[in-house]
Formats: sequence, C-alpha cells, structure tokens
Amino acid sequence: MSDPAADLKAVLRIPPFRRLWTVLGLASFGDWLGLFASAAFAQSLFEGAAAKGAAFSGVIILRLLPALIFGPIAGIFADRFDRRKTMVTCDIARFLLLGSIPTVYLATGSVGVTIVWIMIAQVAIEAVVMVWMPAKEAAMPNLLPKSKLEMANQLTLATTYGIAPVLAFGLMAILERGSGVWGNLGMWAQPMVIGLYINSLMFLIVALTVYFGIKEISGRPEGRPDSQNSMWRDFADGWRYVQEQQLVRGLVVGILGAFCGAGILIGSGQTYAESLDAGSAAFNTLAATLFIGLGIGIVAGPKIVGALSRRRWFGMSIVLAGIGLLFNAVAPLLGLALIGTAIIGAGAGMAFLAGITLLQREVSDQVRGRIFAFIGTAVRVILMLTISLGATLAGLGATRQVQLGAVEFTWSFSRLIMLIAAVFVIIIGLMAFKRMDDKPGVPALADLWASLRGRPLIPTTPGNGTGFFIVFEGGEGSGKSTQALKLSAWLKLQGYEAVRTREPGGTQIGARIRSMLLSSTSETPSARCEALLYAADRAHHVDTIVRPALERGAVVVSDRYIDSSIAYQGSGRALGGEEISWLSDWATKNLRPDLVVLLDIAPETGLRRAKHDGNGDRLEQESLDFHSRVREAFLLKAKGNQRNYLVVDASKSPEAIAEEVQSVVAARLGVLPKGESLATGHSPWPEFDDGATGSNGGNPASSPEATAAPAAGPGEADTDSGEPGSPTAHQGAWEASRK
Ligand SMILES: Nc1ncnc2c1ncn2[C@@H]1O[C@H](COP(=O)(O)OP(=O)(O)OP(=O)(O)O)[C@@H](O)[C@H]1O
Ligand SMILES: Cc1cn([C@H]2C[C@H](O)[C@@H](COP(=O)(O)O)O2)c(=O)[nH]c1=O
Repeated sequence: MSDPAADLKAVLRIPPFRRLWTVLGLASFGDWLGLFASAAFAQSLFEGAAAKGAAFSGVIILRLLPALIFGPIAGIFADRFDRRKTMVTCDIARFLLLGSIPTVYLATGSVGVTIVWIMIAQVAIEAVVMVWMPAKEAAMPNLLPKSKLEMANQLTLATTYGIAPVLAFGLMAILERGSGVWGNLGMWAQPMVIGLYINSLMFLIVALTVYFGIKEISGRPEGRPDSQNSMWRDFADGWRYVQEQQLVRGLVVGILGAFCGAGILIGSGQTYAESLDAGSAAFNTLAATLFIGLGIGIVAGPKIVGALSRRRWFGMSIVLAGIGLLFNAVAPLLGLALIGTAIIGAGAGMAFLAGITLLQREVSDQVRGRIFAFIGTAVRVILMLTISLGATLAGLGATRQVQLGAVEFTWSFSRLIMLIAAVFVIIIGLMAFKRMDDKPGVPALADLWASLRGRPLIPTTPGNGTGFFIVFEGGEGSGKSTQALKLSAWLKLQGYEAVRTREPGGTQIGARIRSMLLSSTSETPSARCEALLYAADRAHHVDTIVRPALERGAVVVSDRYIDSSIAYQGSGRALGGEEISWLSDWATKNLRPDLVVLLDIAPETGLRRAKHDGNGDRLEQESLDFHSRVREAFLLKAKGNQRNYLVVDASKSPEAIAEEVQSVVAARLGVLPKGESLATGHSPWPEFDDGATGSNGGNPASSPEATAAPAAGPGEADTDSGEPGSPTAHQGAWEASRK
C-alpha cells in the first residue's frame, strides 16, 4: 500500500506542480477573502438578521449566476487556446476587477454606486472564473504522472477548501477587529477595502507566477492540435463526448446527483436544524460538521479504502452520502444528526476527490476543458435550483411532535424533503456504480471489505474458453503425479485434448524456478521469497499454458495449484492463507479450477513414498509438524467448498483412486458411463455452478472433436498421448527435472 507522506513528498518534488499548487493556494485565499470581504461589506449596509442574510445570499447568488451565461462556452477557451495564456489573462482580469471595487468606493464615496459596481464586478469575476477553472483543471494532468493525480487533488482540495478559507477568515477577522483601532484613519482603512486590495494583489502575483513560472501549462500534448473548428463545433464535440463515454456519463450523473442532494441539504438545513430543538447554534454546528466530514473524506479517504477501484469508490461514496442523509432524515437528536452529517460530508468529500481524479485521468486532453466547464456549470445551476427548492419546500407544512419509542422529536417537512433526497442520491450512486464498474462480477461489499483490509478482490478474467480445469492437490507422495497421468490418459481415450501440466515447473521459466525452490544444496529462500517464487511460476504457467489450453477447449490437468501455496506457504510457513490466496489470485487473474481432487494421506506415509529413493527435496525435508499443518490446511480448504472438491483417501490402490476420480470427472464432463459408446461425441458439458471458485465461469459446452490443437507452450506442458503409464518424450524431460 502506498505511503501518503512519501506520495506527498513525491508530488511536491515536481516543480511545475509545486508552483501551480502555490498559485492555487494564493488564488483560493484571495477568492475566499474577496467573498468574505464583499459579503461583509454588503451585510454592513443593512440592519436586521433577515436583511443581512439576504445580502449575503445575494452576493453568493450573483457569483453563481454567470455560470448560466458563460458556462457553456467557457470550456471551449480552455481547449482551444493556450491554457497558460488563458489563465494569465483571467488572473489579470480578476486583479483589475477586484481592485476596482474598493477603488470605486474610495473614488465616489457612495455606498449606492459601490453596491451596483460590486454586483457588476461579481458577475464579471465569476465569468472569468468560469474560463479560468477549466483551463486549470485541464492543465493539471499534463504536469503530473497519472499515478500522482489523486495525491495532487487531495493537496489542492485541502488547500482550497481547508487552509485557504481558514486563513482568509482569520485575516478578515483581524481586519474587522483592527478597523476598530484604525478605522478612523479614513475610508481606505475599512476591512472591505484592505481585504479586496489584498485579494486583487494575489491575482497579480498568480498571473506573474503562471506566466513566468509554469511554462509547462502551455504544452500542447500530442493529439491536441490547434482547433480549426468553429466554436459551435467545439461545443457540440464536447457535448457529444459526454454522451458517448460511458465513464464520463457515469461521472456526470453521479456528480450532478450528489450536488442535487447537497443543494437540498443546504436549502432545508435551517428548518431541519430547528426541528432538532437544539437551539440557535445547531445549524452552525451541523455546517461545521459537514465541512469536517468533507475534510476527512478528502484527506483520509484514499488511505482508508486503499487500492479499491476508484470507479467503484466514486459510486460507493455517493451511496454513503445518501445513507448519511437517510440517517439524518429520521435522527431525533442533534448528536445523531451530527453523526449523519459527518457521514454525508465524508461521502461527499470522497466522491468529489474520486470524481475529479477520474475525470483528469480518463478524459482525453482534447476535450478536458469543455468537460470540466460543463460539469462546473451544471453544478452551479443545480446548486442554485436545489438550494432554493430545498429552502422553499422545507418551510411548507406545519411541524408536529412525533413519538419514536421513548424519544419524542419534531417532524417537519424538511425531514421528508431530506428523505426523498436521500433515496434519490442512493439511486444515483448505484447508477453511477453500475455504469462505471470496472470489476463486474466481483461482489461490491466483499471487495470493499477486502480493500479496507488492504487486499481488494481481483477481477476474474474469464477463462473465455470452453475448457475444463482439474487440479490434483495433496501432500508429498500422495500420488498426484500418478493420478494426473492416469486421468489425462483416460481423458484422451474419451476423445478430449488433455493437457497435463504441473506446478512448479510447467514451463521453461518454471523449471528454473523449481530448481531454485527445491534444491537443498543452494541458498535457502526466505519464506516470502519462496511464496513469491511459487506465485511467479504460477503467473507464467497460467498465462502461457493453462489459459490458452482452456481457451482452446482442452481439459487441463495440473499437478498442484493455488491450494498448495495456501497449504505450504500459508500454513506450513505460517504466512497466512488469506494473503497467499490473494497473491495467487493476482498472479492468475483469479483463474480457479473447476475441480480440485485432494489426495489425502497421512504425512508419514506420503513422505515414506516420496523419499523412497533418497532424502527428498528441500520441502520434503521439512518437519513432520510442517507437513501435518499442510495436510490440515488442504482439508480445511476442501471442507469450505465441498461442491468443487473431491477428497480421496490416497492410501487406497492407484487403480481404485483412478476409478473414483474418473467417475466424478465423467459426471462433470457429461461423459457416458463406462461401457457405453462415446463415438459420436458427448452431450454438452453441464453447467455446474461454482460461484466464486469455478474459474471458467461454469464453462459451456465443448465437444471433444474440437481438440485438434496441440498443447501449446514452450513444450513443458504435456498433451497426453493416451498411453496410461507411458509418459511422452516430453514427460521424460519433466521427470528428469523433478528433483
Ligand atoms: N496409491 C498409491 N499407493 C501406493 N503407492 C503409490 C500410490 N500412488 C503413488 N504411489 C507411489 O508413491 C510414489 C509417489 O507417487 P507420486 O509421484 O505420484 O506422488 P506425488 O504426490 O506426485 O509426489 P510428490 O509430492 O513428491 O510430487 C511413487 O513411487 C508412486 O509409484
Ligand atoms: C505448487 C507449490 C508447491 N509447493 C511445494 C510442494 C512440494 O514440496 C514441491 C513441489 O514438488 P512436487 O514434487 O511437484 O510435489 O513444492 C509449495 O510449497 N507451494 C506451491 O505453491
């Protein structure tokens, strides 16, 4: 798992990104300061809480409004023109516009004129932001490797929504307090004037830094030629991209749905807070908790979910936020509502981070500006609509007291609104999850649980073919090789292409790994090295021998597979079955056998057989206790999945064992009972359920006639001759390399 501190250092070591991050910090600090300063100025002109509230909302709505007008075309600038120059032009425009507000105030001395100018300037500033923001978002992925984008986003979001507003708020508070001391020095000493001049200056610094310090933003990556299209054509192309790309559609649906929920929450928040009967501070406490939750989601989210697929994480986070909303809709007390609010915040923060990172990673550079502009616009419009809708609807209807068991709480319309919003957000989250899922077939909750514990489930790469995968497992000398040979010969007689192979050592590379592992004269590998070597052998074996054979429709008979690692390394070496199993799943992309034949034998007996001609290899020389643990682990594995395991008493005669195995395999393959004719082929292979274990997904039919191709691979695996007990020439080479 990655180390966040090391990731952070690595990201900050990239000079263009470091400069961009500084610039963003300054810009957001300026933005927040500007917002607080102008809102405080607007508020200071009015008397009474309601009028002050309206003035504050007015400033915010003015900031959202331009999205409607400029949003649709803003992204075209980011994709069409040099992004660095676009950003610099916007920053200079902001420098001038922000500086103009206090200048107008100082020059005219008129509150009325200043108010009008604030409104005009706010609209213009927001229009500029609409162009600047997609240029910046679209440029960022070109400054960093994709793997670093998530950490870069964590850093910029934490700066923009965590550090910058706190610093801006702090500075504003100092200016407000200080104005009591120096306010009589003149109009220029008012907090709004100083705040806005500082704000304006920030953007001059930003413009200069971007122009001279981050020339890389100008880079035009391959595939983003200068657009020769009309603006309209560029706009239409961007829109088409959203419609055509499944991932982008999922992201857009998810982001907009989540913001609908957020808007309703903000709009109905005041009325909801009142229904908690927790006093006037309840709303502020809830708002603060929401921000804390957001921060936790953004900062700690990636660490918590580890390597969970980001596509899945996005949908799941939205569902989590929906669950928080649902919880709040029925929470009778402030304490519970705070828990729900923190969940909403954490879900929203994680969805935000995952969404932005996915967009940056997966949307092509040519249209990235337009996509960010589209989403930015849509979010603003949706927020405006849903905040007003939430506020209006929440106020409808009378409140009433409801008894819930021992607890009595106030039921207001805001709770019903929240309930509806919660259901909506959950549905949207599920839709986004479904659209974007990159691990279909892997159970979502099990994957989440496994990821929280550090090992996400590996998506199954379908066996694709129509083959059938049989594995012989068991302790030393249990008779696996003998039975593998007998079974593959029998299969051949039935008309199947039987590929007999083994682990370790089924390939040329595998043979070298085998000798490293089993030689008792060379250096002893450490336990983890041993586990990795077995996994490496398996990865190559599956890729070059097993999968291709299964895809051809062959029956693969392998002497040992994953369970051997679980038993020997997981249990024998005490490395833990789960980790070892995960390692093998990764190595094999989850290819599981259709049938495991476990030849069970007392270790003493097996070892005696295996060592009949000497001391045995390195593992055979392990203690009896080691081999007993191995045996127990095999049996435990079989007990957990009786449907796909055949446990055979390996102390019986080789012939008796072979007969038992054949009859089970015959049933699985749909081979006719002994004595009946096989000449005209078989009925299709029965689908037999194996849920998570049967790798080949319950392989469909394959006729033995379709078995012409030889057992490929570098010649290690064995397409059996059909002569029981008479190994092929190749088999001879295999035997020669065994010890
Ligand atoms: N059912 C059986 N009864 C008695 N002896 C057997 C039986 N099956 C195999 N043997 C003998 O036991 C020895 C080991 O057999 P085999 O190589 O098939 O076992 P294995 O499980 O593949 O061993 P290893 O774990 O060392 O690979 C051979 O000499 C073989 O002839
Ligand atoms: C696949 C696999 C094997 N082993 C051990 C088990 C045996 O001691 C040897 C293989 O020898 P064999 O004669 O082919 O039985 O390797 C293991 O420890 N882990 C594994 O994954």
